[in-house]
Amino acid sequence: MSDTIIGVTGGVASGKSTVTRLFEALGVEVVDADVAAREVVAPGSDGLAEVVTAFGAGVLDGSGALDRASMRQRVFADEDSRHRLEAIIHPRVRTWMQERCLAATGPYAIAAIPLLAEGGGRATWPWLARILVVDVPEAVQRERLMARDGVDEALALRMIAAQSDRAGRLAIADDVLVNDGPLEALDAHVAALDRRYRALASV
Ligand SMILES: CC(C)(COP(=O)(O)OP(=O)(O)OC[C@H]1O[C@@H](n2cnc3c(N)ncnc32)[C@H](O)[C@@H]1O)[C@@H](O)C(=O)NCCC(=O)NCCS
Ligand SMILES: Nc1ncnc2c1ncn2[C@@H]1O[C@H](COP(=O)(O)OP(=O)(O)OP(=O)(O)O)[C@@H](O)[C@H]1O
Repeated sequence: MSDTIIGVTGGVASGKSTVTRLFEALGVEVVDADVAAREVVAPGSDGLAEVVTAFGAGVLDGSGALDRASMRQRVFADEDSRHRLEAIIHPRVRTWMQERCLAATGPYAIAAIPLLAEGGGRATWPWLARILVVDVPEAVQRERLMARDGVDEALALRMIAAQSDRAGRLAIADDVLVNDGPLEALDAHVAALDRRYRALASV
């Protein structure tokens, strides 16, 4: 493992990927739990087989892959379905993330974990050196989610409500990046954090 792994989290559409892309541009390796969550239910995986056992073959699209748009509608309308899907996906995501972070190179690496606060925080991810929270007001999340993904307001609100609130995320933060300003402001924030993390990794 890169000795120093920084966990990055934030609510849906808060700007996590935008932020982690800027770290990548500075040469930092990023390991992403959203990618993990796709890989562990890829066609042919035992994860997908378990999802089909739990939910039925109706969750597959014409090509035999998980129909993500319809699953999204389903799990954010029904908490029990969401918890059943999480019980299949989350343990696999944790294993995948730890393996990839172990293999990461560079002075430090970033583990992008959207549901870090919901999933037990530092206790579940004890190998994180620091936790960086990308923080925005819920109204900004809602607007960005609707604009980026074309979801309607009702689904956007349900997705936000399915996650920890701002206070819950801030409670696990070592560092906070407030992302309610212009995109151009992010470069300087990320560069400052990168300097701190490089210094932390070198001691
Ligand atoms: C429901 C699914 C199929 C929808 O897929 P889709 O491609 O539309 O979304 P994607 O996976 O890119 O997730 C986008 C964002 O939605 C939010 N989100 C996803 N799953 C959850 C959840 N179970 N609870 C709360 N928020 C969630 C996160 O902010 C995530 O970053 C998918 O999100 C999923 O498999 N969710 C369960 C696994 C999970 O918890 N993934 C989150 C990262 S570990
Ligand atoms: N400071 C900003 N100003 C304006 N738009 C922004 C800003 N930061 C991010 N965005 C936009 O908001 C949307 C959400 O950002 P991004 O995809 O990085 O969020 P995310 O937290 O990774 O999302 P998810 O939780 O769905 O993975 C994108 O369309 C992005 O371009």
